[in-house]
Formats: sequence, structure tokens, C-alpha cells
Amino acid sequence: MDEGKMDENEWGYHGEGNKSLVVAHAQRCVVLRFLKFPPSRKKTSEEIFQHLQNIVDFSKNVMKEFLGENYVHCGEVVQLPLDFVQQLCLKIQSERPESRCDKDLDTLSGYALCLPNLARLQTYHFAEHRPILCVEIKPKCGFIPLSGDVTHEAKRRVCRYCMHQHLKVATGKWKQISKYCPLDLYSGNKQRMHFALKSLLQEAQNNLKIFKNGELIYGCTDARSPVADWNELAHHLKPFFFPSNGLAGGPHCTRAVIRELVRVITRVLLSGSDKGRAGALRRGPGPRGPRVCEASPFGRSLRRQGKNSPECSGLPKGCLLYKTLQVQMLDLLDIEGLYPLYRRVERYLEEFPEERKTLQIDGPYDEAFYQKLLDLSTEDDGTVAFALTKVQQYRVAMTAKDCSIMIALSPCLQDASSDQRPVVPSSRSRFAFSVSVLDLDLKPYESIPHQYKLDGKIVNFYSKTVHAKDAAVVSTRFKESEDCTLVLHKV
Ligand SMILES: O=P(O)(O)O[C@@H]1[C@@H](OP(=O)(O)O)[C@H](OP(=O)(O)O)[C@H](O)[C@H](OP(=O)(O)O)[C@H]1OP(=O)(O)O
Ligand SMILES: Nc1ncnc2c1ncn2[C@@H]1O[C@H](COP(=O)(O)OP(=O)(O)OP(=O)(O)O)[C@@H](O)[C@H]1O
Repeated sequence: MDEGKMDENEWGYHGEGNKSLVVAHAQRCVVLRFLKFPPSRKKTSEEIFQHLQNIVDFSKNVMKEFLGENYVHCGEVVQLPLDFVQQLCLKIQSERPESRCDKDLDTLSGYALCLPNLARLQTYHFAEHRPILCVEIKPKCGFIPLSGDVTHEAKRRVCRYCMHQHLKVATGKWKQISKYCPLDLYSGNKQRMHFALKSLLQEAQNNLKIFKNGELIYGCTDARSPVADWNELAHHLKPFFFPSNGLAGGPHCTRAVIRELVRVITRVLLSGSDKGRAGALRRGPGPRGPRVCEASPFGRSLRRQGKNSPECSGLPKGCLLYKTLQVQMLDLLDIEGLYPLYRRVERYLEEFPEERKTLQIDGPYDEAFYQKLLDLSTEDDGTVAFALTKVQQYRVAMTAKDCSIMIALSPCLQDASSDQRPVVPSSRSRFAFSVSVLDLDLKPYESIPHQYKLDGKIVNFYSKTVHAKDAAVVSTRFKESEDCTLVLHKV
């Protein structure tokens, strides 16, 4: 990219989250990722450069190590002309969802991250004229904590995502509770994964987006977004899954297309080679938390069938979901066990503020930082060193709980080789695919007190509004027959 000759007309709004905004180049497979801040919070250019460089270093030295280099794209920090950034900011403003406009794009530093556009296949030698379908999933936390420090009984049976749903709906963030449960997606059991993906398709919230040729065709930005339309989605997807087939429209066609999509995504999620060092985080055969969340309709359906522990296929060790889960499980103590350790570090820093640098609280995120993360002991010897290791592991785990997985699919011609890319078959076509992770920004040390408070709020709200009620009341969330149809429907 020639940073000297930048034209805002070549870039378009692509998407944004809580902390960054992404624009995509119209022709080339690159995006620019800018930081966003509340209007009152001004940072210096040097701070912004350092923040972005930390993101690159953390991806390179930590997440690439854990997840494997094929999945992680670190990008690079670029310096752009200020007039380009300001014009670009004006150009895209009208496309931003209202709910995200509480923060402004940083137009003052001129720094941004340049990354491959993962909504198009991420390597440049891949022919760009081929149609591309891309599914982005933000799977969230895939396990129930086992830590002895957990005091809220509900946390031992219901996963954080399912509990949080109730608070989100009550506060108006989303309109209705989703049937998606991360434990179903992370189960490795195809039937449960199909259920999880269908549930995401029914209620995408911010956990699912679908792009066609780089354009968002499915997903919602906030509670005001229009209701998801499966017929429209199927219309977009039909040429991918039934290329030369006269499959007529209508509900049968919609179901067939959605079924193919769910099957293909499941296969891709279960694929993968065993590169990356997430294996270094394996905790041996000791006890582990429940494998099914009580709030998941799938789990409830199993219980009704008298199957308390599901047939567990488990995730293959090489796949990205497995590796992501291993990193998430660096949160060994749960926020309830971690918070007192955070306080220990805080007390030490209050006494020795100059030590903040030595403790690598704000970086550098280098090889030494990575090595310390591999110490999985939970034996507290009362030291600051122990507390610090757990705090840093927690931050990394939280990052993995909030990242997204991008799956790009491009149809292969029946007889053509796939440029050495892995290929996934569907019933009427074959796709070359790539899988990548995005949003691997290390969660800030300062967010720990917020996490502690939020955790209490989520659990208390859940316990008050749902758990306290009788199981029959809980089940009004779902019509039982509908839930069984989803479970038993062969996909
Ligand atoms: O706390 P959670 O689980 O609600 O996660 C937050 C996300 O909300 P979600 O539940 O996925 O809708 C939230 O996503 P949205 O802004 O709601 O799309 C952010 O990803 C937030 O991360 P950060 O503060 O921007 O670094 C996320 O905060 P972290 O907890 O990961 O720091
Ligand atoms: N390299 C990329 N290629 C294609 N699209 C991307 C890329 N990076 C980000 N995006 C898109 O931009 C959106 C916002 O990016 P991202 O999730 O990094 O924002 P964020 O503000 O850091 O998120 P969060 O709300 O979790 O803090 C993503 O959901 C994704 O759709």
C-alpha cells in the first residue's frame, strides 16, 4: 500500500465493534482498522501508535503461538495522511449504526492497522473474481468454570453467555433471547453444532455475520435491526450450494440451502492441522466442568430423554475451536478467584508504581510475556509474581472469549485443483476454504474490576429472574416442540 497516495473514494465502510472501525479497499483484499474513542478521551499520537503496535506484537508473539500461524493475521501499523483519514471519516459516517456512534474514529493520529480482508479469501494469489462467501462467528466462552472460588451456584450449571442473554434483553440490547449456547458449538458433536449454528442463524445478535463478495448480507447491528429473513439469505446462498440445479424457491429450497450452509460450516470448524502451541495449555486428565449448559434447549432436550451426559465426540485437537477453547481456559480461577489476585497486584503497584513497566502490564508483549503464560499452577504462594501470572492469563483468556472466527468459502470448479487450499464438499458443490481469527486485542488490565462487577450483575439478574422460577416457567423461552424439531431434524 502506498500510504502517500491514498484516495478515500477507494475505501468503503466495512464494519465496527466497540473499540475499532474497519474500512475495506474496493478492489484489493485489504482493510484498515482504526481505533475508536469516546469524544472526551483524547490520546496522543504516540499512545495510539504504541497501542496499535502492542496489538500487532500480542498477535505475533502470543496468539500466533497458541493458535497457529495459519489462523492469525497480525497486520502492520501504517501511518496515513491526515486529510485522507478525515475525508474517509466524513464519507463513512452515515453508514455507521447509531448504536456505535458514541465513539469517534481516531482521525488525529493518522495511525491504523493494515490487515488482509478476511471477508475475502486472505491470500492474494487466490483468483479474486471468484465469488466468496464468508461467515463470521463470535462464539464467546465455551466452558463452565470449575474453579473452587465460584460462589454463585448457577455459574456451575449455566454458561455465562446464556445467563448474560437475560440481562441483555432486559436492558434492550437485543429483542429476544437466543437459543445459541457456546457449549453446543464447542462440543465437537455434529448434531449439537448444527443446533448451535441454526440458533445463530435464527438470532444472530453480534455473534454471526455473513458476507458475500465482501458485502454484509446477513447479521444485525442492534436491537432495531430488521428481522432476519431466511428466504432472502437462501436466495443469496443458492448459487453457492446448488450452482446448476433447478431447485425451485420456497420453504423447501430455503431449508435445503440453510442445511447445506450449516453442514459445511460445521465441517470447516472441525477441520484443521495441529500447528500452534495450544497443546502446551492442556491440563491433563483432571476433572473438568460440565459439558452441557442447563439453559441450552439442546441440553434440556437431552435431559428429557434421560441423557444427562451427552455422547461426547469432543473437538479434534487441530481445529481452531479447540485451540481457542484451550486459550479461554487460561481463566483457571474464574473472575471470583482472580479478583483478589488483581487486588494484590494493585496494592503492590500503589506502593511501587515504577514497577508497572517491569511487570509488563502494558507490554511489551514479547517472548518473555508468552513464556510466563505457560505456568498453569494454581497453588498460591502469596507472591505478587503468582498473582501477576494469573492476571495476565486471565486477560489472554478474556481475549479468546471475545474473538471472532472468519470462515471464507469459495466454490471450486469440479475438476480444478484448489491452489493447495483445503476443500470442503457439500452435497452439490465443493469449496476451497480458509479459517482465520480476528479481534485478538489483549484485554486491558484496567477492565478487571469492571469484569468483576459485571459478573455479579449477570448472575444476580439471572438468579432473580430465571433461576428462582420454576423450570416450567423457564421453558416458556422456547416452545418445546420447536426445540425438538431442531434437535431431531437431520442435517
Ligand atoms: O463482557 P461481554 O461478554 O459482554 O463482552 C463484550 C462484548 O459484548 P457481547 O457480550 O459480545 O455482546 C462487546 O461487544 P459489543 O460491543 O456488544 O458488540 C465488546 O466486544 C467488549 O469488548 P471490548 O470492551 O470492546 O474490548 C466485550 O467485553 P469483554 O468482556 O470481552 O471485555
Ligand atoms: N481483517 C479483517 N477483515 C475483514 N473484516 C474485518 C477484519 N477485521 C475486522 N473486520 C470486521 O470488522 C468488525 C469489527 O472489527 P473488530 O471485531 O476487530 O472490532 P472491535 O471494536 O475490536 O470489536 P469488539 O466490539 O469485540 O471490541 C468485525 O466484526 C469484522 O466484521
